[in-house]
Amino acid sequence: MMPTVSTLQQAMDALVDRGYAVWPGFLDAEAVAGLLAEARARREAGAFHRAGVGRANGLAVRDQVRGDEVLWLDEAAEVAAERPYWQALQALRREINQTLYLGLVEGEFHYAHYPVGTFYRRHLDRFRDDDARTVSCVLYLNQDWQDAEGGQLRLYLDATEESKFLDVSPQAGTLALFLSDRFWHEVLPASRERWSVTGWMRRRV
Ligand SMILES: O=C(O)CCC(=O)C(=O)O
Ligand SMILES: [Fe+2]
Repeated sequence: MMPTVSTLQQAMDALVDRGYAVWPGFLDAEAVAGLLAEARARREAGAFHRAGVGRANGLAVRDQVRGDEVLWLDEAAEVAAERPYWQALQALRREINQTLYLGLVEGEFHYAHYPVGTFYRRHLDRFRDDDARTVSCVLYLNQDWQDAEGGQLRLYLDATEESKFLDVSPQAGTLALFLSDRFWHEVLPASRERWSVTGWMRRRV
């Protein structure tokens, strides 16, 4: 059984105890459907671009590493469909700051679309030249996802032991939350397109 949480307090306890939390129902079905429709419309309008690997000068598109397409969110744009997401995230950040004293001041968030068969190889969400990313949070937008469709987030629970991992199903409304500098993870290929909003809460450095 996957250990899951259902309240903000439980999520904080899990984050303190284990460094990660899986929260089904973080966002309700209507809000998730709104985000998915928004993401689809913007992708159809050509606003998504292939995600790169690395940063700035080192940025490159590498199919063997990751195959997703992304669109960065702009909180200031006040898109109606994104409002419930921002509200839930703000409450989460406030609580994390009060509980873990991480001093999270800002964030960066993008929609992600994984076409059928694409993946994101095992990695850590920290760049060599930027250690501000502190908490990774991925919200999934896929209705009725079946395990057999693949596409799990594989979270490695021990950096030195590859056999110890937790597979998170990218189910609509589920939020996966983990400390960015501690957990290696990967996205497994899926037989169905896979949608999400991925974010990083950042601390001041
Ligand atoms: O979509 C996921 O489950 C994880 C995505 C991810 O690891 C990333 O974008 O850095
Ligand atoms: Fe990641």
